[in-house]
Amino acid sequence: MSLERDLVSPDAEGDERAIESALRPKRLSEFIGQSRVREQLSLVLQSALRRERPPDHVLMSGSPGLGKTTLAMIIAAELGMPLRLTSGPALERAGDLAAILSTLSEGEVLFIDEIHRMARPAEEMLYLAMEDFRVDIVVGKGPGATAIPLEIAPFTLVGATTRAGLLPAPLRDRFGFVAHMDFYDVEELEQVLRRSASLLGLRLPDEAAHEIARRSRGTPRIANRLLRRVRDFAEVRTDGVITRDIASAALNLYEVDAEGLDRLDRAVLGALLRKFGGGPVGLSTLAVAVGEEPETVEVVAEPFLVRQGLLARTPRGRVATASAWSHLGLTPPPDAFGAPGLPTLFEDP
Ligand SMILES: Nc1ncnc2c1ncn2[C@@H]1O[C@H](COP(=O)(O)OP(=O)(O)OP(=O)(O)O)[C@@H](O)[C@H]1O
Repeated sequence: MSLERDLVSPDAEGDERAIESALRPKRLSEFIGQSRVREQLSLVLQSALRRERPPDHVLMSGSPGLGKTTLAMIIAAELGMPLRLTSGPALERAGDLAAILSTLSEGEVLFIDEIHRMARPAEEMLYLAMEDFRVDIVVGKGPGATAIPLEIAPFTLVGATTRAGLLPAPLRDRFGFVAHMDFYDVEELEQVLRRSASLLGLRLPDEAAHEIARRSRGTPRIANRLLRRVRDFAEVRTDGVITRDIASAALNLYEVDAEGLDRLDRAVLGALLRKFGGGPVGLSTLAVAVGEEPETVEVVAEPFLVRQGLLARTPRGRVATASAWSHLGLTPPPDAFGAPGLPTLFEDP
C-alpha cells in the first residue's frame, strides 16, 4: 500500500501543473533563493550572450519541487531561445531522441527532466550530440549495419536529476556547468509565498507566511500548495482572512507537523525508531517497513530528514539521531548512540 501524500508530496499532479506555471518566475532576477546557483548561472549565460554562442550544457540536481524546470525555462528566456521539454522515461529508444535532436533549431534549449532515467541507447546517442553536435543514425542490422552521421544544430542541453549519483560519468562529464539545488530556508520560502500570494490576489500577513514557510519542507512547490490549502480553509471555515492561527489550524488539519514533516517522513522515522531501535537499518528493509519503494524513501523522504538532522546515512545503514527520538516524543534505548561494535541486526541481506 502506498501512503497517501497528496498535500506534501513534492511532485506536481493534474491541475496543479497549470497553477504552477502561472506562479513560475520568468526571469533569473525573479528567481528566489539558490543565490550561488543564480550567480554562477548568470555568468554562464551572460558570457554566452556576449560570445553569441550557445552556453555549455547545464545539469541541475536536487530534490523534486526545488525549481529545476523553472530554471530551465528561465535559461531559455534569458537566452531569448525556444525551449523543448522532454523527460528521461520518454526517451526509450535512440530514435525517440534522434527525432527531437534532428529538429532542434540553432541555439534552442533542450530540457530533459529525470535524465538519469533515459534508456542506454538514447544516452549513448546523447554523448555524441552534446560533444560534436552530431548523431549517428544506424541503418540496417547485424554485420551489414552502417552508421550515417547527421549534423545537428548547436543547442544547449539542460538536464535535471534528483539522483546525480546515478548518472554515468561520461554523461556527467559532458556538462560544463553543474548546479546543485539545495532546500530553501524559511526566509526564502516566505518570499516565495509573498510573491505567490500577490499573484493569487491574497492578503498574507508576515506571521502567516512564516507559519506556512516553516512547514513547507524547504520546497517552493510545497509552500505554494500549502498556501492554496490555507486559502481554502480561510474561505470555507472563516471570513476568508488568512492569519497565523488560521494557517496553523489548516496545516494541522492536513497533518503537516510543526517542522513540515509529512506522513511519509513520519512513517519512515517511526519505523526506524519503533521497529529497528533507531538503526542502523538498510534502505530496502526500511522501505518495506513503510510499504514504499526504496527510491521513494531515498529521493523524497530522506534528503529532508537528513537536512533536518533527524536521520543519518551511514555505510551500515540508516540511523536515527537524538533529535529524531525527541521529535516523535520517544525515549531512545540506553545503547542507541555510541555502542560501537554491536552486531547490526537489520542490515539488508
Ligand atoms: N526559486 C523560486 N522562486 C519562486 N518560485 C519557485 C522557485 N522555485 C520553484 N518555484 C515554484 O515551485 C514550483 C515547482 O517548481 P519546478 O516545477 O521548477 O520544480 P522542479 O524542481 O522542476 O520539480 P520536478 O523535478 O518535480 O519537476 C513552481 O510553480 C515554481 O513557481
